[in-house]
Amino acid sequence: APAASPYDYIVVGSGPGGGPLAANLARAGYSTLLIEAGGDEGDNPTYADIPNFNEAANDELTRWDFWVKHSDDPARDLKFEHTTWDTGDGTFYVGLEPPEGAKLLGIQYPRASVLGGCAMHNAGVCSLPADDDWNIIVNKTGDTSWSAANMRKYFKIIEKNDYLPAGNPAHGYDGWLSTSVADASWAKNNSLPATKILKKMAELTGQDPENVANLVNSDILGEYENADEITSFYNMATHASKEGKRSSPNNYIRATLADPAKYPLTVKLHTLVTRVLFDNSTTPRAIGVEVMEGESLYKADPKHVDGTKGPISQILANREVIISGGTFNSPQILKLSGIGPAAELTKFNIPVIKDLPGVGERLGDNYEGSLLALGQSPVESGLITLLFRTPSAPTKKRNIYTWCGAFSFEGFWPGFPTNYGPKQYECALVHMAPKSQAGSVRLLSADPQDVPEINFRFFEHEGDKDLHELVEAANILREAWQAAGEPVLPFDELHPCPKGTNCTDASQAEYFKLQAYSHHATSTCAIGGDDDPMAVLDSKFRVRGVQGLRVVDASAFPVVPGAFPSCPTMMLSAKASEDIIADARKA
Ligand SMILES: Cc1cc2nc3c(=O)[nH]c(=O)nc-3n(C[C@H](O)[C@H](O)[C@H](O)COP(=O)(O)OP(=O)(O)OC[C@H]3O[C@@H](n4cnc5c(N)ncnc54)[C@H](O)[C@@H]3O)c2cc1C
Repeated sequence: APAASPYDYIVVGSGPGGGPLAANLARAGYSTLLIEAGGDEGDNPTYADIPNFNEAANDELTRWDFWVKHSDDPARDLKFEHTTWDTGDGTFYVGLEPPEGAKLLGIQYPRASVLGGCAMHNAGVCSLPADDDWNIIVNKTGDTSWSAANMRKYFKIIEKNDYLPAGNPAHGYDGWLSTSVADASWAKNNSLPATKILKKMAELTGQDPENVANLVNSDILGEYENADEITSFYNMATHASKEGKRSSPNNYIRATLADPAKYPLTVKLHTLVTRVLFDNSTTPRAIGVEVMEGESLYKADPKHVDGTKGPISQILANREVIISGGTFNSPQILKLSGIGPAAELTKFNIPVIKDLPGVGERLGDNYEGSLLALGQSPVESGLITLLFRTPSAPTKKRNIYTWCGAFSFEGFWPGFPTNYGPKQYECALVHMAPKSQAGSVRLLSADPQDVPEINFRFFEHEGDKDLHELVEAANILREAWQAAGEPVLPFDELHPCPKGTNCTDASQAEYFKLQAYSHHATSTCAIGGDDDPMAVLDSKFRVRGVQGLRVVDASAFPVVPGAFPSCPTMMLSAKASEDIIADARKA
């Protein structure tokens, strides 16, 4: 038997899944090693101050560039306006007419490799899944602890509410995750063009136009009966303090490290986990991980230098290994360790520990697009946040999360976003509950420094329906914009109906089909029922067919959780902490 390790648990990856989990295990008294490929930028204002989120997501210091596909059709993908090319002289070309000799990279999908994961470079938008997105796990697995009503408990455990008076029963006030909302008092000013737009939006979505000043303050993180069916304005919440300081797993990990006498947490930065190690039990047990130490070892890192390697070693765990590398890396790590579709592993001479066909499949993401225009003069306002249902949505549930304001956000490419100047106005659209989850993360080699192939296969199943819902949303919002009045009107639209073109529902659907983007990927190591051959995890996050191994991050969701996954993943992490600690105490 291997010598006892100093660590009970090894957690791989410090994002919303792994970061809080490692801290919780240590706080429960278990010696825990948290391994993170990136460094710690917790004190760096680019990351610590939430208004800098675009700089953070562009920053080479932490950026992992995944160059993804949106479909199996290269010709279709080449019509994506922000397709990125390597010019060979150290610069990128972004667009549809690359210079001679440029090498196609693909569609940029940024991730943050840093202590705190993507919660350190994201916009911090905090929203909760549809109740159904939790309840579906109960339906699939029979585990009632996943019910939406029970999951509220985990939100309350993590939340440190910074915007409502104490005592609101839907909220927590003693957790580690600050939540705050913006000042929405601008909506009381009836003469603002934005307020006129807001009132028209209310009228078009069945809300009271005379009550908008109150409606914009509705609590988006509140608890409501039939929440999934409510169309309403809300005040957008962020995981940040009211002073604008980012709140993320980074803070919680650092607070845990600050008391080493009490909490046995060790954090190993700049360390890439290359695979999980197993013993040779009949049902193989995860006993530790193999790591390669050094900075910028992964080839998604723009600072990676060809051929760079680091020393390799093995680290053992007495109890369990937990993989939290995120939706792209967790399935890659499992596959490199011999857990995944047998044919894919065999192709790269990886010995099969467990044939699990679902690993890396069912990749899902919300479809995002935007209605973007230039007014004749700036639209002064705060943000309008609206969750609504478009007329052809298949159920009574709301399907669109939109936020409108004087900004531009058109997806990701090196150097995003474009600043169109003070007259820019946008409604950003997140289409929730995509009907298709046909994407995949598949190995291109057995080299752990290589990046896997990521293909979202957008709109693969029932895509026309989702596209139609996006068009309906754009049409409703555009109609509301016409209420802006002087001196803003007319809006010169940039997309999906560029000024001067023949705009139809079909032309808009085509626009969204080619130009939709995403950044909420989930479900590549999904929880599922015993009868589901594509299930990777059971309801307690345990990897099926082996022992001592779990996956805890956004890849575990069987369906994309609501509009934004960061807060849902932190709730999932709180639940996993409780489940793992309960198992340890039983043992
Ligand atoms: C630009 C951008 C903006 C976003 N904005 C929002 C938003 O406003 N609101 C929202 O809710 N969501 C947002 N998201 C999505 C959200 O941040 C992610 O869904 C969430 O962070 C997922 O958490 P995770 O723990 O699954 O993975 P991640 O956050 O990706 O964390 C994984 C961690 O594991 C590490 N890791 C991976 N592989 C290895 C390895 N082999 N060895 C060691 N370490 C490894 C990585 O370095 C990383 O730190 C955004 C995402 C992006 C990219």
